[in-house]
Amino acid sequence: MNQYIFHNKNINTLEGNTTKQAFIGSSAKMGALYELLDHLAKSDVPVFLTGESGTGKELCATMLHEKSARCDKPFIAVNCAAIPFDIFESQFFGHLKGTFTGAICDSIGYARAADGGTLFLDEIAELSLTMQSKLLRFLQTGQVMPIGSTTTYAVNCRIVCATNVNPLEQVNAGLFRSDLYYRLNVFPIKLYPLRERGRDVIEIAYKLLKRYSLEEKKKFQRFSADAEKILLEHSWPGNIRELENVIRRAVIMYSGLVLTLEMLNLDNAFENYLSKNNQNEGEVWPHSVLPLWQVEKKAIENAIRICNGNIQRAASLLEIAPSTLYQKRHAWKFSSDKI
Ligand SMILES: Nc1ncnc2c1ncn2[C@@H]1O[C@H](COP(=O)(O)OP(=O)(O)OP(=O)(O)O)[C@@H](O)[C@H]1O
Repeated sequence: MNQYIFHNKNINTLEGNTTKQAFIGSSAKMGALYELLDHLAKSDVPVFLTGESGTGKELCATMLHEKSARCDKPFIAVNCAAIPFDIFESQFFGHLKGTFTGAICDSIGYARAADGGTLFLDEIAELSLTMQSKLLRFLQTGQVMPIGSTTTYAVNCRIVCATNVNPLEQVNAGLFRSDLYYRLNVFPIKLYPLRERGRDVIEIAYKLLKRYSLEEKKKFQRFSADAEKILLEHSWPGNIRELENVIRRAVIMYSGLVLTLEMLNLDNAFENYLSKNNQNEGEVWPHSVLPLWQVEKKAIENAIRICNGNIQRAASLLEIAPSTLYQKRHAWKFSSDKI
């Protein structure tokens, strides 16, 4: 999915109501972030979010929008890595019907769709240099002209962008325009990795345990002491998204009141579970065959772990383009929602 409009994700509460997803964590680093968001929500300045994958950049963008006076207007999230190069301009600025093959109707494009609200540009570092100059022009003039049209439209939207690579390195490497970078980077916010947030991991893990137990109609109440210890010790290269997947998988696979170390898919605990349950030698237990996307996901997660979260290096190890890696991870977001 390239584009979506939403006002934060709804999740089930224990009371059976739905509520908007919010940040969890009471570490000093998160405290500082909450304070910053309160200040920034009152302003319209562009915000530039950086941080490893899964640290909550998108959630941060939605929280900024929700807290701002723009909250009743659209929040448009655009994944710059997921949109093919040749259709980016028309998707972003819109087009008139019949302008090119496939333009079967008029399209207003993401920028105008975000008018009055917030435009979130995720994976901004993946934007081509051509699109970077078009985006810069839009930011300078506040005007868009759809492809095939001679009319310009004024757009008033707040810009929030995010990347999990170092944007200054991209600028220095000539991959990102410095004038665009400085226009976007009015207020930078760094999202810290989970492993640097102390006991936040336990706090988030408990909330997730309750959420997934409710969803899966399980009765888990707490983690065992050794499970809590491994949650604290694990380096979480995939950050909160990885934590979500680990706990969701464990809740689906097991039952009981206490979620133990063995139930967590960390340090091969999941593989151990599978081999323990493979009683008859030679017979392939159906669950030991993982869907292809999960095998691929494991290979990619391993590469990211080995490269300490550096996506460019992980992609080169895997001999794929960074944009392919981003696209696959984006797709898993929705696959794991379906598990
Ligand atoms: N502090 C937090 N408390 C609870 N949940 C969180 C927190 N931060 C992030 N999440 C959840 O973790 C998941 C990943 O977050 P998000 O998509 O915002 O990360 P991201 O940094 O944008 O990742 P990517 O760079 O891969 O796009 C989401 O389901 C989000 O709701």
